[in-house]
Amino acid sequence: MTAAQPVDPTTTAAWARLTELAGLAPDLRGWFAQDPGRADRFTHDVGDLRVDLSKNLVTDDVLAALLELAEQTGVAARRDAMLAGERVNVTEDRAVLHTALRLPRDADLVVDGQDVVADVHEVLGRVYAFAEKVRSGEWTGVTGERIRTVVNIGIGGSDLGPVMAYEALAPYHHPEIECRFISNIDPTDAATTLAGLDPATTLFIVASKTFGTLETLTNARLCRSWLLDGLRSAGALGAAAGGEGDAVARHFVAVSTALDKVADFGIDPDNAFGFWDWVGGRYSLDSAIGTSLVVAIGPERFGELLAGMHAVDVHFRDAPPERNVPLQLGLLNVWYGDFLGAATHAVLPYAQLLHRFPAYLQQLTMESNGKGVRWDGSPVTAGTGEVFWGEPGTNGQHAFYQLIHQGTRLIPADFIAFANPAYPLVDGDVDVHEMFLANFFAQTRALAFGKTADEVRAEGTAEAVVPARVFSGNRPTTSIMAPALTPSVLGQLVALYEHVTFTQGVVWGIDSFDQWGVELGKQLAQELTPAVGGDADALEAQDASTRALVAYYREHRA
Ligand SMILES: O=P(O)(O)OC[C@H]1O[C@](O)(CO)[C@@H](O)[C@@H]1O
Repeated sequence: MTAAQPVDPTTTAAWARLTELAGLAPDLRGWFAQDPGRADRFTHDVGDLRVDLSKNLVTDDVLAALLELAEQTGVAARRDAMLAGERVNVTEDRAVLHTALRLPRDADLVVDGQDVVADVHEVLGRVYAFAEKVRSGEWTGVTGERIRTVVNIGIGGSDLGPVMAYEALAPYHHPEIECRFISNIDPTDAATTLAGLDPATTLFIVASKTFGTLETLTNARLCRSWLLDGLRSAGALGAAAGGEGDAVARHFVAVSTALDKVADFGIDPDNAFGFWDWVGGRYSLDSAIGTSLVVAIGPERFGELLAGMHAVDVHFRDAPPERNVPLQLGLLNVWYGDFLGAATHAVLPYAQLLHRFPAYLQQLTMESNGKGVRWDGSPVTAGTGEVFWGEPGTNGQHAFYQLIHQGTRLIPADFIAFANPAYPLVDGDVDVHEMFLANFFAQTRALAFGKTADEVRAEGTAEAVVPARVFSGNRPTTSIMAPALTPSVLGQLVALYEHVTFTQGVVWGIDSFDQWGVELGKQLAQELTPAVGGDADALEAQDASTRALVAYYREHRA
């Protein structure tokens, strides 16, 4: 079965009710003052995450109408279809089963006669065995030296998830192995990432779902040349019994769904880890795409990450709507985007280790929901896919928070913080992490409750400056806290946002698992390459602006 027709959300009774409710002025000060139970009632736990929704611009009525919207657009039914392996990725005619990647070994999921759980754990076992060999030093390069650097070559979902998680879990890294990541086709990326590395102790993981991505294959070839040139000039190529082929076999592994193309590249199929077309690139951190992370943190910790994700999957599947956190967060995003006019959504981790989390979320959310047609091909009927962005606190406070506090645009923000720091440090007798958290609490409070003109005057401010120092408040935030940034908690955060994204997609009737919007640019880049290289006919076929830009490049290149 594929999928039921999408419901037009704007025709539902819930949509009409929400439109009415959107006309009421928000009043977080008043709502908190009149309702001592508000904070409690709007706070929920999911796994180790404490999620406080109370500083959002919602009343009980709004939340009830949002939950009705979910019901009237069939979110639960589609969630169940996804979890059961139905082909909910309609435009690519595929199942969507990233949740199967974190099912425990004794779970049961058979799709099209295939035991998905057995397949997942078979590959996981191979990835774990490989990672253990690298971690223990049993896996050596051609000169017999242990591997000290693992370079992941991938882009999009084959890069952003692994690099985000590698950075986030720094305290769990193997002390003698560093991971680096090459993604951009700008040759600077390969050049600077490889700088200072010793080919004899470097292992490359070519990570590409399709094994057809221009950037990744180009970078993989650059790295192969770098490896072979380096080994040759160090006189080490002779150490490889089979010459270049043996060197590539010892220094290159691959992760892909296209194992035939991996072999064509010259990578030993024994050193390739597969996954399946039902894993979307941006949902693939927990597949073999996470191999670099498994090497860095070890199988046990990676298992904890998977267990954390699974806990949130179970919550999303089983928690009643009134306590279902991903469902409610997704609906809140629809509320802000479609009813209150928000075009963007900030994600502000108060954890330096999550500095790549907003970038990771950008692909997850925007490649998933940045769509103008629904899964039946008809145009969407509401605004979709807000822009996600963010930086770690407190850096953002000294950069763009001004606009969030006093600008004219509504920017809902998720604040994420942990009770325990990864690196506890004190400044004299001040606990620096406590100072950091005080900023987290202060910001969400300031955004919610603001500062009135009378409060500003009471501080003795000159009347002319009072307006500039007023804070309107009613700037919505969600606070997400956990005891510490462990592998499990990171997994929980990732799964949380995956299901938030899914919820929004279903309300809009979008196929959140295709990404046709990246194709045109790729196609035109291929067509343009000869023109950039000097082919006059190819240049002539371009529009006037593109012709002039290419001409500029050709005139100015050294
Ligand atoms: O893993 P691959 O096949 O190299 O694709 C990389 C990325 O390219 C995209 O297909 C498009 O940007 C992403 O969805 C994907 O994560």
